[in-house]
Amino acid sequence: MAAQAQQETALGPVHGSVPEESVKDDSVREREIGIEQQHLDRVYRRLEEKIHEAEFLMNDAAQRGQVGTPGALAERDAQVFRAGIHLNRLNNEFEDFLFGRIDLLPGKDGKKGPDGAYTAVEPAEGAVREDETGRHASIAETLHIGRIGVLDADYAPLVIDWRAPAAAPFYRSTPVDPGRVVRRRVIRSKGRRVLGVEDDLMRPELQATLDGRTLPVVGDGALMAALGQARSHTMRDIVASIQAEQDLVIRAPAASVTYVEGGPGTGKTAVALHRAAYLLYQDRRRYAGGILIVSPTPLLVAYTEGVLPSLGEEGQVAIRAIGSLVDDAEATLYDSPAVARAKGSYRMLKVLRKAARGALEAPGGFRQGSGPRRPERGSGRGPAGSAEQLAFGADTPETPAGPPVRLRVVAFGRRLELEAAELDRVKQSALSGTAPVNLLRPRARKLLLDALWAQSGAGTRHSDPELAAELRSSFDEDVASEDSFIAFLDAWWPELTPRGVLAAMADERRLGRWARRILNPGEVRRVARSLKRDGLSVHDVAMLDELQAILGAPARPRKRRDLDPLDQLTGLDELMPVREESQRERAERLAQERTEYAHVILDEAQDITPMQWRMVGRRGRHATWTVVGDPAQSSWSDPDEAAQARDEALGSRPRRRFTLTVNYRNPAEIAELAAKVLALAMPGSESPSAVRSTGVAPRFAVVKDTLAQTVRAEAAHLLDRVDGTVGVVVAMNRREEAARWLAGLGDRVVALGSLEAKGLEYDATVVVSPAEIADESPAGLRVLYVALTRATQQLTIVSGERDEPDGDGVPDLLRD
Ligand SMILES: Nc1ncnc2c1ncn2[C@@H]1O[C@H](COP(=O)(O)OP(=O)(O)OP(=O)(O)O)[C@@H](O)[C@H]1O
Repeated sequence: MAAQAQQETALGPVHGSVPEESVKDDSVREREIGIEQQHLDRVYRRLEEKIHEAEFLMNDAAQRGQVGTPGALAERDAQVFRAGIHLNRLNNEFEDFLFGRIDLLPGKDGKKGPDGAYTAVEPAEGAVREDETGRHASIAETLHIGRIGVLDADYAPLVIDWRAPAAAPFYRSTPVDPGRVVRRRVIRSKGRRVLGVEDDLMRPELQATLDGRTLPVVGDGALMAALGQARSHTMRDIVASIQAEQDLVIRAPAASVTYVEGGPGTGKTAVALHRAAYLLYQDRRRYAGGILIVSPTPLLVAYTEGVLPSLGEEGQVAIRAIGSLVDDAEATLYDSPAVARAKGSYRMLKVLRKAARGALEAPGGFRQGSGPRRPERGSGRGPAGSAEQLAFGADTPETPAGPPVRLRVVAFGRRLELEAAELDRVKQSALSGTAPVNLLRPRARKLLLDALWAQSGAGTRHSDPELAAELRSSFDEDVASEDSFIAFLDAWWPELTPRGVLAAMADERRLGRWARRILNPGEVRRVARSLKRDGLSVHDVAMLDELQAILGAPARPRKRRDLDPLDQLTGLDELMPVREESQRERAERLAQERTEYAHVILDEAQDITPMQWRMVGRRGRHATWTVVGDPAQSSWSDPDEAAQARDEALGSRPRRRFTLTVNYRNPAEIAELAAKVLALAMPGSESPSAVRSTGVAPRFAVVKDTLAQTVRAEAAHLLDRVDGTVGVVVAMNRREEAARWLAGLGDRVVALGSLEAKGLEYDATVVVSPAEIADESPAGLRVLYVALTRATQQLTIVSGERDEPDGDGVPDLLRD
């Protein structure tokens, strides 16, 4: 067996021991594969029967529909629905449909624990017999584990769903705490063919028999087999080799916040994805509200999004990059560290609040949706009405529109006029309300009408309050229906959109006013400049979301239905709702409803800025949470501020904390090198222990002719040495040139910026200039730590002059 595989986890060795002789015996292996093949054949025969049953049900249902009674129709619909789901699942040809087996001693599992697993799984008394030749036992029960459960015609389990309590011992059993499990087997299959088996012996001290024959043990253990496989551009599920400490997290009850920490490669992302599948299985109704998985980058979304479908789950789960959480917005740009710091911190919240109100009062105003951004509804809406009635600044794309400075209307045969000072007073009074700005518009309208009414003097004409009220109401109706008034209101109190306000902030002078004493002048200049670019950054998206909350969805005027004369006659119109939802309102409402989820899983949580915590928090106000991260990999410069934001988002919900301790990704040789940077980045923190070693030390190269040539040659060298992927990690400002350096080397190699490497992994990586990556930002050392921990097999470091390499090419930052 692979000696380096014996790695202790919190719950014991990662996998059990395997006797040397049976590993080598091919005939034993073939026989065991044959046994599993027979079982798989039985499973598929049963699945075929079930598919026929489902098809029969569908046909039967279709015929029922022709009967036509309401009861028959409802029954048909329910039947078609159930049969359709069933067919869908069965027709889904999973690779490794059946992947596990446990052979158990006699005994009974205890009660179901809070995490759905059985407690007290000790063998029955007398299960183990002792004599002078050793300790003996017979296998009493064999369970097969798969992606979904399958029962035979007598309802006996042929395959147990991996998420069912009965499957927990497959994951939880270790040689230190084996429970009833003697042998754990991982079965590798493709389609209907069994390709191989890998066994872990949980009770090596026992001489166990199955049906009177010695229990054979085959292979090097499933975990090593899984870890040794070449990596592709997409993540695989780990359902066949989940380890005990990971299983505890996956099955943790979802009552509150499950907090998972662990170093690079400890399986945090894998565990988070499997947890989503587990939660859906446990309580599908509860999670009908959806599970949201938030990833740091679109690259990580693309890398991981195949895992849930492979586990048979996708419909209810949304995997979104943090830069795509707002509908219609997709971040494509990166901000410099200084700009990111300003945009992501709590300080920006204050600026946005001022900007939202300031955008209305802005002398000179602004055109919503102008500039590079895509205009939204309501944006760029210019004032209507005649120039005589409305006086406001020029409205051309070159010169920003100003708010109107005078309102003129004709009411009760009199010309009424509100001048700039009066308009300003009304606006300030309306803005003193605390509601979101767009929702204050009706209040502003009412205050305008009050001011005009006062000026008209009509209020003094009648002393009878009833007559006065009637007069006032017809005054309001007259004025408010005048085109000039409507156009004035649209221009003077426009419906603000988040993109419009963000575009307004691109004006440095204006931003300077709104950010006075909050951002320093350098920050104002840089933030304004960054907002002028074509496209959005990941931090802009959190700002848009915040603005949406500050501005509020505008109140829509109630639309009266055209009255049906018959309804009027019968009085039916009184009973009917006056207001009909328009298409747009409905779409908006549904979009809003979708932004709240029943469970939120946040991956790489250590990078979430305060503004992003607020954005994600809004999507999980009533949710349970799984928060996954590693402080040592944080690229955010102010962890204390982020912790405060996190606590606000999660509120007072109780938290359960788990720590994953074993690094399944990096061989020990790479993990040791990365640990040197960790010691600099976060002195005193522990790195996870690597589960295996390859005997291949990291390679150090120095620039010979040009950086481009050196990196290209090193990447080509690694492509020759590994079967799978090679990632070349460079400082963010070199991303584009690095892609050019690698042109023509094929699609197994990719160039990526340091911040993009988060969460990803490659068979081999080239890390280009540790010093450049470390100097990029205040969190640069932690970003370098991320870059160094991406390889599953080989790592090459390329040093430039700035890295001050020694005679062996080892850069300053990686020396002892
Ligand atoms: N139990 C396991 N069996 C097989 N492979 C595993 C297991 N646990 C983790 N892995 C593999 O280890 C690698 C690292 O896992 P993952 O990306 O989930 O780690 P992580 O903790 O999220 O890492 P990082 O913090 O660096 O993003 C993946 O290839 C994953 O499939």
